[in-house]
Amino acid sequence: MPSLHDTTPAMAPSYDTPEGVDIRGRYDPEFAAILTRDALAFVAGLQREFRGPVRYAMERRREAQRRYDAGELPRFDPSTRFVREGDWACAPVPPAIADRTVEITGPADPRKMVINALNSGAKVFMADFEDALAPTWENLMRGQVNLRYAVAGTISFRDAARGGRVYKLDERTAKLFVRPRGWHLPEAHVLIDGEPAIGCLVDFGLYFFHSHAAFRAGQGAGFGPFFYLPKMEHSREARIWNGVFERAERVAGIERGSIRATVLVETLPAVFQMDEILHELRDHSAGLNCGRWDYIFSYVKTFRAHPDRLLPDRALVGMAQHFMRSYSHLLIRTCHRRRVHAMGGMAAQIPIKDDAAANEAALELVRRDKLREVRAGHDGTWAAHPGLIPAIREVFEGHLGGKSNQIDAAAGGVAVRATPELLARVVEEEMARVQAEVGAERFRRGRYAEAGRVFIRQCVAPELDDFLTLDAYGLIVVHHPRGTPSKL
Ligand SMILES: CC(=O)SCCNC(=O)CCNC(=O)[C@H](O)C(C)(C)COP(=O)(O)OP(=O)(O)OC[C@H]1O[C@@H](n2cnc3c(N)ncnc32)[C@H](O)[C@@H]1OP(=O)(O)O
Ligand SMILES: O=CC(=O)O
Ligand SMILES: [Mg+2]
Repeated sequence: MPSLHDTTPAMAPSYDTPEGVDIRGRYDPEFAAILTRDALAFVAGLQREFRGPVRYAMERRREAQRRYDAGELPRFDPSTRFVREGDWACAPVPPAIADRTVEITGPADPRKMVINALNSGAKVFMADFEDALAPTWENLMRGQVNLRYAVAGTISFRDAARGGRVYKLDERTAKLFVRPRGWHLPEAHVLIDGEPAIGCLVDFGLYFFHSHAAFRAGQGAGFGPFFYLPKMEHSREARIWNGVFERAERVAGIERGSIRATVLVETLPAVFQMDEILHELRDHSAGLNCGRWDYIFSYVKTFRAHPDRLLPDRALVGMAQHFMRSYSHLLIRTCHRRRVHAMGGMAAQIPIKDDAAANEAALELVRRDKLREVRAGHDGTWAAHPGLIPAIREVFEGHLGGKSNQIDAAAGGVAVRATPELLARVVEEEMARVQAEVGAERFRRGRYAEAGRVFIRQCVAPELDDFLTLDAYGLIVVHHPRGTPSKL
């Protein structure tokens, strides 16, 4: 206790940090409840184990870009063909997130928006530390505080600007997914061994440390927490995330495969790595998402030295364009083959206040965009604003007819794998049907069986013949040596 005459200046409060960790951000008692010594030690452990692989992955990104600048195009990696062609599936979808038809996105702060998003009627809320949040110290730390209260179910907010209206959680809320920053962003306010921490490990680590137990006991029904992973360019980056998840599960003493994550396929190089990304995360996967806006940006950036790849004005680059449609169809096919959700992306429109006609026009664009997505096979999609949720739900629920998703649908060639054996069986069945229809005699004279064999041969030939008739011609040639008259 300082005496009345003590002239020593009072010590400013500061964070209690473990060895090698230094916090440079403003002190706040609420933040201190997040930045505990144990939580920081957990984050430091992640940083120390994964900083080498992350540095290497970032260098490989730069090296790939140098190759694209020299004229190379992104492509499927021949060395991972066995992954693309192999028959494997991701771990079964946790029941708590089987239905993801509408997901709302928004920043992890302000608190009012977090509560509104959780109460919005969406199936999932993706709380964002990435695209939707400027990564200032205050935003990030308030976001962490909000999420902790949200998972605990105690989050509330009194809005003075709204006459003291109190916001708190409804009985039923959206399931929480958290999107940490991309691998590229440092966190300059947290130094570990003298260097800035990797931003996403801070976001992931603090949230996981404080909320995994409450999340699994509540929202996740035995699974979780759930994440969205942004801006990856290669499956080696997914491998790092998988390592992060395994370490977190080990440290927390929870089952391997509890944590689940949806990867945003939002860079051009990642489009050629979808199977590989899912394979790396197969015990922790919750599917893929078409992050269309970053994807367009990545296309422009990847092809910056390719004048023949210049895109037109942004407004003209929509999901109906051929290259965008191909990207979403490949994502859907890949996800369903691996038994996980194929999530759609963000329509740019939000409700327009005070102009009913413009508002209806915007809503109509959203409806059309979402109808295209659900017809193509997407299992769910994003809304940026609560006002869009009823219209999007109507489109998705109307199309799904009571099912939670389309993972089991034949859409995208998912349930059936085309093989030469399957083809032979189908042709045999068809031949039996034709024979029953035309009768045995006509079947023999019509040479249907030979036609079936030609058809199969043409279908499975490594190289397509120029013309079907070249192959079939040999079957109709009848030689009459030295012009003997025909007996026919
Ligand atoms: C490329 C990508 O990554 S897309 C994903 C990242 N981007 C996003 O997630 C954008 C999310 N959306 C938003 O941030 C907001 O909707 C904005 C900024 C576009 C518009 O927000 P506002 O100007 O507040 O909209 P508006 O005034 O119409 O809000 C009406 C109410 O809806 C709430 N609201 C609006 N958007 C959201 C949201 N995404 N989540 C939760 N609540 C929301 C507001 O809090 C407000 O609540 P109140 O009536 O209780 O005060
Ligand atoms: O994160 C989403 C996107 O479209 O970018
Ligand atoms: Mg994005």
